[in-house]
Amino acid sequence: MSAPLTLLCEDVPGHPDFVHLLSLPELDLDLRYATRDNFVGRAVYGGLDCAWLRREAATGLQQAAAWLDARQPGLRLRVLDALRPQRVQEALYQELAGTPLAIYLAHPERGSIHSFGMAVDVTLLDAQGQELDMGSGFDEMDALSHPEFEAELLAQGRLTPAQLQARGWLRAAMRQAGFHPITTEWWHFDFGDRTQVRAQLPRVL
Ligand SMILES: C[C@@H](N)C(=O)N[C@H](C)C(=O)O
Ligand SMILES: [Zn+2]
Repeated sequence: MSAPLTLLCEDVPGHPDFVHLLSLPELDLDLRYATRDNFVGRAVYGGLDCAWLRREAATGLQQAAAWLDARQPGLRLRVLDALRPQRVQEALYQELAGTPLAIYLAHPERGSIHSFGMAVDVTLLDAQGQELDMGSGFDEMDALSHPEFEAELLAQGRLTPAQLQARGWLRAAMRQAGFHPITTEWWHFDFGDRTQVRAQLPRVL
């Protein structure tokens, strides 16, 4: 029997394929779309609990945290977004639709990997709990945030070696745990094969 193609966000709690991120003490959580501290300027989860990931992605995040702790003690992962139900992706997309900034969001028809509980937005905290300087902020929709331009931005003096080193630690930790970065956002990582995720896993509505 094939897996159901959709799942209501309200049915995620207690679902065996999902893990609540508060059950993983090695992670710091600051889900920005649950607050007004995001590019929309208002809370967009609408009261939904979005601190969930599919079990395989959650295990990957734990592996990334352990890898980091072994190499850079004191550095921690801060999760900025995890499961993002389809209705939230649609609300975010509406904010940018028809503008050049729409490239920074997956089109809701195609679906964000976040909506399958298989993507995370993450940054790093230092031993004092301060976010590392990554050269641009979360959801700063600008060339400065694009990993694809980092070498050029460094040569131009628009990113510093320390900022690139911080991004490098984040990317190395996530990659070795099975996450894949994207070219336009240093903070975004998809777990596993995106094509398979879209074809085989239920989208959370
Ligand atoms: C908007 C940004 N935080 C994000 O997650 N973008 C990716 C590409 C997405 O929409 O899946
Ligand atoms: Zn993301």
